[in-house]
Amino acid sequence: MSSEDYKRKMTTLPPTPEGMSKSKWKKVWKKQRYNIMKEEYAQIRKEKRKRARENRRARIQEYIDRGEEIPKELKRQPRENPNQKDSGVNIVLDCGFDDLMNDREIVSMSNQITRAYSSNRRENHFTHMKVTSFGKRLKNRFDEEMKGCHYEQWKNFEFHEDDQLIMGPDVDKTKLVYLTADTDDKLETLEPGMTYIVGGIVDKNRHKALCYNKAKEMGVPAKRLPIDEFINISGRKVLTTTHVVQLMLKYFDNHDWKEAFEYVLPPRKLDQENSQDDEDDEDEESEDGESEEGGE
Ligand SMILES: C[S@@+](CC[C@H](N)C(=O)[O-])C[C@H]1O[C@@H](n2cnc3c(N)ncnc32)[C@H](O)[C@@H]1O
Repeated sequence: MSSEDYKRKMTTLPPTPEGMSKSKWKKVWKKQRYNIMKEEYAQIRKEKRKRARENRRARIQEYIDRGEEIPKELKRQPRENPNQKDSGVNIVLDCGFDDLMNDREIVSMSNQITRAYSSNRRENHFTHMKVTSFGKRLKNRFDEEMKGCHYEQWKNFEFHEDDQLIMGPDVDKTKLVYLTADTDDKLETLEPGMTYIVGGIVDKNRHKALCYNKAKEMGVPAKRLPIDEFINISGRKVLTTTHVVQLMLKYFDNHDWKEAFEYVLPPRKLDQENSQDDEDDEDEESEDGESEEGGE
């Protein structure tokens, strides 16, 4: 079968089984199709990573052949930074939104968690990271499809199935801040001893002000990153969970948000003309194979 025929076959809804409504069948078929194509996507991602690796090696070789220094962006940071300092800050990735994500978004979220872990090992400062409400499909993905990453042993990274760390009766709410793009209240600094909560959700902002409302219900302050103040970013200012974590980690270097934004956000995001919603890139990011970082 040609790839065109295959594509057509996979996008054409087969006849509705007897006794099932068309809308129900559409949902069932979508799920079946996802499972069928999952392996193919994995193969495509693998090839994409291989091409990217080869491309990078070829570019490095060109610099070596010319006797020039290899540019910073082509150099790979070591996976672990032996000189890391403790920032004294806790970051909670609140993953209590499993039901609000589709399967693809769950994959993206799991990849974002592995990237957060990698960054927390690589940067000059580490934080104490905790994933709360880690259950359902997200946990299942780590337990089944990402078995090899041994997440239970990650350093400075804990997984909690419940939300007692942020919702429990003994929690000191004065030490919590919920980060959200949906407030005018600006986060000025990151203070040791504080816990900053980041929503662990990929939703293309379908669920407006979700974390802002959760913060209000919890009775903890909601704050936004100081994006406008430092970066000429247009459009919505909703960033991915990983970018928010990486920005915080980079901030500790010189307590300089501008520097952190310029280091972490891709140039296209900083370009006023071409800026897009950060979340538009999430699928792309999740397919970049960065999840392999977690497989250590
Ligand atoms: C993809 S966003 C989730 C968007 C979701 N619709 C919501 O209502 O929060 C992932 C998380 O990153 C954090 N975040 C994203 N952009 C932010 C910003 N500009 N300032 C502070 N936190 C932000 C929030 O914690 C957010 O829950």
